[in-house]
Parts: sequence; C-alpha cells; structure tokens
Amino acid sequence: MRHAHTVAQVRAAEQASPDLGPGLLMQRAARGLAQAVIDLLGGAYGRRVVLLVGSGDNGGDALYAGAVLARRGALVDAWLLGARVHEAALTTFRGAGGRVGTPGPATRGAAHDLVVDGIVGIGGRPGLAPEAIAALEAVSRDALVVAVDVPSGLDADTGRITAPHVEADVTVTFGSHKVAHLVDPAAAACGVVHLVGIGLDLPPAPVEALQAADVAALLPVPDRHAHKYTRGVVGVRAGSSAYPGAGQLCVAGAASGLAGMVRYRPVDDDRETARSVLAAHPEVVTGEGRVQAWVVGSGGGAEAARALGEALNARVPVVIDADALAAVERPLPVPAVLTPHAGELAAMLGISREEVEDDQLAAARRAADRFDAVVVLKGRRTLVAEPVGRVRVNTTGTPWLATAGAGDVLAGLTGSLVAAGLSPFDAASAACWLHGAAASLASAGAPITARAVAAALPEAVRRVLDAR
Ligand SMILES: NC(=O)C1=CN([C@@H]2O[C@H](COP(=O)(O)OP(=O)(O)OC[C@H]3O[C@@H](n4cnc5c(N)ncnc54)[C@H](O)[C@@H]3O)[C@@H](O)[C@H]2O)[C@@H](O)CC1
Ligand SMILES: [K+]
Repeated sequence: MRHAHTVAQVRAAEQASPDLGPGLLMQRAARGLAQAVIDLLGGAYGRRVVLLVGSGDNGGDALYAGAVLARRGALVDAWLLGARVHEAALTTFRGAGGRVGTPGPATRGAAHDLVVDGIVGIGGRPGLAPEAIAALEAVSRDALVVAVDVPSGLDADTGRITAPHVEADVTVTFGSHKVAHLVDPAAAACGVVHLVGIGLDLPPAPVEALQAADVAALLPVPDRHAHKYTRGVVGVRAGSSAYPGAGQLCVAGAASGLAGMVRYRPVDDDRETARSVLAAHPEVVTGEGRVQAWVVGSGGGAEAARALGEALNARVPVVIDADALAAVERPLPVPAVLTPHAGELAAMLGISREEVEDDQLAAARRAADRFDAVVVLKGRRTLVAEPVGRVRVNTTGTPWLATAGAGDVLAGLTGSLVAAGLSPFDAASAACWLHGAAASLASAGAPITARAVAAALPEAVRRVLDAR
C-alpha cells in the first residue's frame, strides 16, 4: 500500500521522534535526494546542477544534497531566494565546493542539466514569490526539474492547484507520500514521485493507493469446493433499446470471471437488447433469480430510475452508474457504490464541473458522506471515497482508457467483486486498479476500445495473482 499523510501528521511524527532529531532526518532526506539526482543524471561528475533555495528546511535539504553532489564532482550552483537560509547547510555546501550565485547562466558556461526545487516544502503557502518565478525563468528549459518533498507552490494537503507552482519531472519526498503526490490535479505536477524512507513512525493514512500485492490479497480466488453460486452471482441492469452496447460492455466487465455467474436484464426489458447481449455472452443467464449484488447503469432517464428501484428491492448491495446516478438523491437502504465522472458528480452535488475537478478529494468525500455510499470519482487519478473514512487513489491506467464504454466495463467489474464478497470499498478500489492495468495491457501504447479492456481483465488478474 502507498500511504499519503497530511502535513500535520508528518510534523507530529517528527516531534515524536526526538531520538532521530531534525538533523538526522535532514541528513537522511538529503542523501536520498542526492542519490535520486545521481540516478536521474546517470552520475554526478561534470553534471551542472542548480539549487533553488528557500528560507526553510526544504532549502536546507537542497543544500545538503548539493554538497553530496559537489563532492562527487558535480558543478553545483545555489541561488538563495529567501530572506534567510539554513546556515549549517549553506556552510556544508560551500565547504564541499558548491558556489553561491544569483539567477543566470551556470558556473563555467554551459546550461544547467538539472534544477533542484528547494524553494518551499510542507511549510509553504500555495504560490511562488516573484523572485522564485524569476529564478525558474532563468533556468534552461531543457533542464530536468527535481522537486524536494513537494513542487513549490502546491498545497501539499489537498491535491488542489490554486496558484503558480513548479512543474516537476521527479519529486523526491521523505517519510511518506503527501496528498498532493497522489491526488489530481496536483499529482500531475509532481511527475514521478520517489519516496525516501527516513524512519518516521506514522499513524494510519487518510489517503492511500493500492499496489499490485494489495490487489492480489483482496481478489477472490475459488477454493477446491467452489461452485458458481458460492463464488457469487452478479446481476446487471444496463443497456436498453437506445443503448444496447452499454449492456454488452457492462456484462463484459461483470463476466471477467471474478464472480461465478452473471444475470442480465436490460434496463427497459427490451427483448432485442437481451438477445444481443446473450449472443455476445452465451455464459450469461437472463431468467429471474437471486444475486449477491446488482449493477444498474446506462439506459435512459425514468427507465434507469425504475430499474434502480427494483434492484433496491432485492436488499443486496448495488453499484450505480451513468443514467441511474441521477435517481440517487439521498442515502440508499443498501450498501452502494456510486461511479460518477466529474460532470455526473457535479450534478449530484449541485455544483459546477469545474468545482469538482478543482477539488476532487473534497467532492468525492462530500458525496460519500451525503449519500452514505462508496463514491468512485472517475478521472486520470480515480478516487474511491468511503463515507467518513479513507480515500483510495487509483494509479494504474493509460490516457487511452478515456474511451466510450470504459465506465460500463468498470461498473460491471465492480459489481462482480461485490458479488464475490468484497466490501464495496475494496471491490471498487480493486476494480479500478484491475481496469487500469487491463487497459495498459490492452493498449501497450496504442488506442483501445472498452471491449478490449474487458477482454484483457483475465490477463491482468493472472499477472497480479502470479506476483503474490
Ligand atoms: N518534517 C519532517 O519530518 C522533515 C522535513 N524535512 C524538510 O523540511 C521541509 C519543511 O521545512 P520548513 O518547515 O522549514 O518549511 P519550508 O522549507 O517548506 O518553508 C518554510 C519557509 O518558507 C516560507 N514560505 C512559505 N510559503 C512560501 C511561499 N509560497 N513562497 C516563499 N516562501 C514561503 C516561510 O515563511 C518559511 O520561512 C520539508 O518539506 C522537507 O523538505 C526534511 O529535512 C526531513 C524531515
Ligand atoms: K520544493
């Protein structure tokens, strides 16, 4: 599991580790930072590095790392941007042969290969001071940007972007991830995030991201005595005469093999739709019967509302997608997973799409609380929020997954995992992970269809289980 802690939690953990002491923590942080820079540049000797140094400990980390790089033969400039500077770090930096200068060309000619953003870290307010903006403009556009702890200017705790900030290629963070490293839009400004362990003892994290091993541990694997009913039956109520494809794709996600059986009924009970889904998925059953979870999705207005009402009568958990979301106005009588994209969530909360996109974490949490349901806010970094609880961020996938019908596959897959016995929160977050992994497998850098994503799900499952 990848954990993201708040700034207050990190500060408290630092206070609670007096035996480590701030000096030792900073040494560990700086060594990890220097090593990440060396890895990125393929060495230190002769490389040109510039440090943008603010007034706090973030600047101190940059200077100590700069000293390590200078001792290894890098040509390191430090531009001091704050009214103060970490004096001990500056002395060490100078002693190692680092040069202190002002924004401009690199020491001894050629442009800098890499810039270290040590302007502000977790002590920073959002935004950049004019001198920081000027310094960033003075650095060569070709230089790699490595942010220390968080790209300066971002709010570490929310994932929001409210002011000018650094765009990093790599962010080297310490002790734990911060919320901004995982949650968009801030996460997109962090580049690749590299975590350096410094020995902090941290409490449970409010935001986390499943890793392959976590998904493997969650997945239902049939035992010797399994039969189709013990593995769970998922009911799908999606697709209609107007949108028969939605039924096919939702069933394709549900029939990936993680539940024992799929029951299917079109949202509007259209016979032709049922026939087309059966033709594409002969393993599906259309008769009445018990299910352990319902998925209710695409299929036009009032029909979707009625289908949802019928699904709720079954008193089993529901996964609610697409058109059926508009019928959700208050907490539901059964455990539920709601799977809106930003526009659908905006309509549910009565706010604008921009408000949802600007503060995705707050919007997902608010909806989870208001509807007392697990909310899956779909996007580049899909969020899965449980009511008054944790949030999981999905980190798998490819931009090619932004394709029509992909949401239908995800809803079906989520339903199959709920039917198999996972909690709604685990089912939704594992489904998002597998859906993204299947998309990457199917795509391999090329365009994909939603059908291809569904077809790649068994292979994504196999790879996860192989690794456990
Ligand atoms: N807390 C921890 O456990 C550790 C923290 N370390 C480092 O310490 C950093 C935090 O250090 P600090 O608490 O000194 O805080 P920062 O270095 O993040 O920044 C605080 C300073 O910047 C100024 N400032 C705030 N917002 C600004 C803005 N937008 N523009 C310009 N200046 C601004 C403040 O007045 C203050 O002087 C971490 O991000 C990390 O890099 C590491 O050394 C290792 C351990
Ligand atoms: K920084």
